[in-house]
Amino acid sequence: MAQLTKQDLIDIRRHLHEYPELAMQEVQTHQYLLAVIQKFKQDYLEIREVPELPTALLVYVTGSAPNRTIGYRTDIDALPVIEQTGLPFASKNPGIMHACGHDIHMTVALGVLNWFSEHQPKDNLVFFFQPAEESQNGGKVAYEKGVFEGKWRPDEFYGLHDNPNLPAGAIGCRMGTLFAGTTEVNVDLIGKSGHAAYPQDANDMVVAAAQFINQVQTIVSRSVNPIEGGVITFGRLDAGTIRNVIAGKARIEGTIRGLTQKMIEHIVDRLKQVADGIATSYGATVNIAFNQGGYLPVENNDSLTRRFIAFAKQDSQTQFIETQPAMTGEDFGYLLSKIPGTMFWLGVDDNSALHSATLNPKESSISKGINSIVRFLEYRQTAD
Ligand SMILES: CC(=O)N[C@@H](CCC[C@H](N)C(=O)O)C(=O)O
Repeated sequence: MAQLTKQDLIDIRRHLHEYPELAMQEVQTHQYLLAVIQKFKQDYLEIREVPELPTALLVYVTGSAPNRTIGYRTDIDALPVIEQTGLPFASKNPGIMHACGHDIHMTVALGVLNWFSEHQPKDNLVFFFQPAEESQNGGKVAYEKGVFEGKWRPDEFYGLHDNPNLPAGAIGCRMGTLFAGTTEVNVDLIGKSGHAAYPQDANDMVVAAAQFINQVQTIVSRSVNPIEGGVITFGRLDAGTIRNVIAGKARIEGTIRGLTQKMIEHIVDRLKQVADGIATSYGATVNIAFNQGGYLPVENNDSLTRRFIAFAKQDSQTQFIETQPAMTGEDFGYLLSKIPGTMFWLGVDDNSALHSATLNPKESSISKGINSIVRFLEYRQTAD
């Protein structure tokens, strides 16, 4: 296959969009990516499957006179969201949607890889098609399983996330922290079920859960420095079976966000205190569990990011926008804690937010993004 055309790229993106898969279940996605890459000119490419992480895929591009190995990562998983875009290429996998734009991410990565399969780079390149960004921290799992050992370890790592608030194809970035660190929180409240008519004989966990959620709302408003900020969102609440049985159990699932580890730890401590208080005042057992996994704050490396931003500002074909830190999370934060690099935004100009059932990124962002990234990687290879 020669250079992919704009239409090829749109066809690829639409196929990926039609068949989204959840974290660690990206079997068809993996097969499709492999089939596309196998059609590229193979002269400089080495494709690597990873038995310990079967839906991951790596591709090594051998440079002509390498000074370094540059990594480029894309995530490949989707979300449990029921698509409501009405698009002709809407998800065919019920209840699953590329509502975070990873279909765009993958297509851009394929476009960049396709370019370098036709135009041998000077430096070596490693492309990492990563499972499980939305949950189960695929980046951390890959690192811990030794995926980046030997020649597969990049000296520096780059990756993007799409951004509906930026113009299609624009590149957004900043020095320092780009994304928050996140920690999942699960709360189990255990009381006593009973007849709706006899509350005095039961211990109602719907009431306790409601009180817990309300009290937690004061953590960010009263215990967090407003200049630093933080987020606690409970996206799931499960309690009871029917209107006339008092619920003896409730389960609350949420996510905590902060731009520093210190802030995340502070919020975790306050949540534990609120949970203890609810346990005491309601005579309930309240078990609270936290899991950060690999979702560390995304810290851009100083010198690499300064160079990246300098390139993007002066490149006549790149529209650069300096952005604020965002409270979205990304397990690329873990990889950047091990390997220096830069995460940046790719604008996809849409009225719907990330994770929304109507997200519809502008497809013109794909070829613009590929062009800027190829130009950056070529520029990077001429520098020290
Ligand atoms: C870009 C994006 O939306 N990432 C996700 C990452 C999820 C992190 C983790 N599972 C959690 O919810 O804490 C996000 O929700 O920001």
